[in-house]
Amino acid sequence: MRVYLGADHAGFQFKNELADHLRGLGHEVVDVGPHAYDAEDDYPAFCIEAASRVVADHGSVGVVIGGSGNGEQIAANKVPGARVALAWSPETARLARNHNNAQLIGVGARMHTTQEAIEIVTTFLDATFSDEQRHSRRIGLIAEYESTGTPPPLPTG
Ligand SMILES: O=C(CO)[C@H](O)[C@H](O)COP(=O)(O)O
Repeated sequence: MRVYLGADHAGFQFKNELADHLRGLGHEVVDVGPHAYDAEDDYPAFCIEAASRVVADHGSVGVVIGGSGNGEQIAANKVPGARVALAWSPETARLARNHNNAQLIGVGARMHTTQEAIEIVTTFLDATFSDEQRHSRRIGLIAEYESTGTPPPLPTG
């Protein structure tokens, strides 16, 4: 599987460890940066780049990594077509794929041990979309709003 990684200084070390681990598992890793540690860097450029590449590369996935993963997820979700979930446990990582068909997850490197964070990512990579109609319908409603700007109608009653 091709896996795009983006981070900031808070996720830099974990990103590099994760890249080595995923390559060891046979994945093709594309590290969009940062490629050097800079304690003052800003996550949006790296996360938007990672998400843009994933959206353009159907079937690929991505991981954006920071201290909490929150801002990284927010930035990556601004890329049209990107579905980015904050994964903070193996179960939320699995559901990100199973229910939300997320192509990327945000991970907070300051929130987990390296081993825990690796398990979160590998659970995400191993999971698949359920293809259940209700999940597809909900994803479709979000996509429709993204493309038209018109929100889905609120149910009446
Ligand atoms: O998680 C993050 C954004 O959601 C960033 O990694 C975090 O805010 C960086 O913090 P600092 O600049 O204080 O190291």
